[in-house]
Amino acid sequence: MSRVIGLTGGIGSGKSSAAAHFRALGIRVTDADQVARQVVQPGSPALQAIADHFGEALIQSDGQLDRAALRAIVFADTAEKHFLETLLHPLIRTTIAETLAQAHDQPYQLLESPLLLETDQKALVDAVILVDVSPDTQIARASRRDNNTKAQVEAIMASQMSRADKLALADFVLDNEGKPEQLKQQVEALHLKLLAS
Ligand SMILES: Nc1ncnc2c1ncn2[C@@H]1O[C@H](COP(=O)(O)OP(=O)(O)OP(=O)(O)O)[C@@H](O)[C@H]1O
Repeated sequence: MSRVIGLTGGIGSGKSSAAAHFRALGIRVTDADQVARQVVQPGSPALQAIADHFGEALIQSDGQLDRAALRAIVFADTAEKHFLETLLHPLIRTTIAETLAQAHDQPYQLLESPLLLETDQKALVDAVILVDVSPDTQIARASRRDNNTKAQVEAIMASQMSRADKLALADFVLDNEGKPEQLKQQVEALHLKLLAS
């Protein structure tokens, strides 16, 4: 299996933007958010378990999970959040591990995950890249992108690991406080460093 480098950062930090630059360099990226959606797709055992516990109302008429409604429930209730995490995290981790194991011919591959350091996904990576921005920038960019209120973004930030703790765990830091072009240049430089190491 190709070496796995984790790519993480808080909400609105620029993970997806950094991942797109790595993809453009030919690097394979597994997106943990995409896996998290995949494990609750219509007809999946996990979606049925969610419906059994939280009620069938969480399944939309098109068979998809009403993610916004579920998010609202678990944000307001720690016990429900724990139930959901106990159900989904092992499943997400196993599915990610299976996907990563398929890459053999890459100099390295990336696992992009907002909760890399907060979950057992960290055991899947050999090193960690952190996309780092100030909390003010996170709030500005995340609220502009999703029409979130400042309070909604702050609530999500409060549920994620602090900036200082993440910086302490990172092997490589991409500073995304500046212009998009500066992030691209840092990715290209880090790519060369990773190829050489
Ligand atoms: N350097 C930058 N300057 C200005 N805007 C930026 C910059 N980098 C990213 N953005 C914008 O900020 C928003 C968040 O970036 P992105 O989606 O890459 O972050 P993310 O870490 O993947 O976020 P999330 O975890 O919330 O999905 C996007 O709208 C993106 O276009």
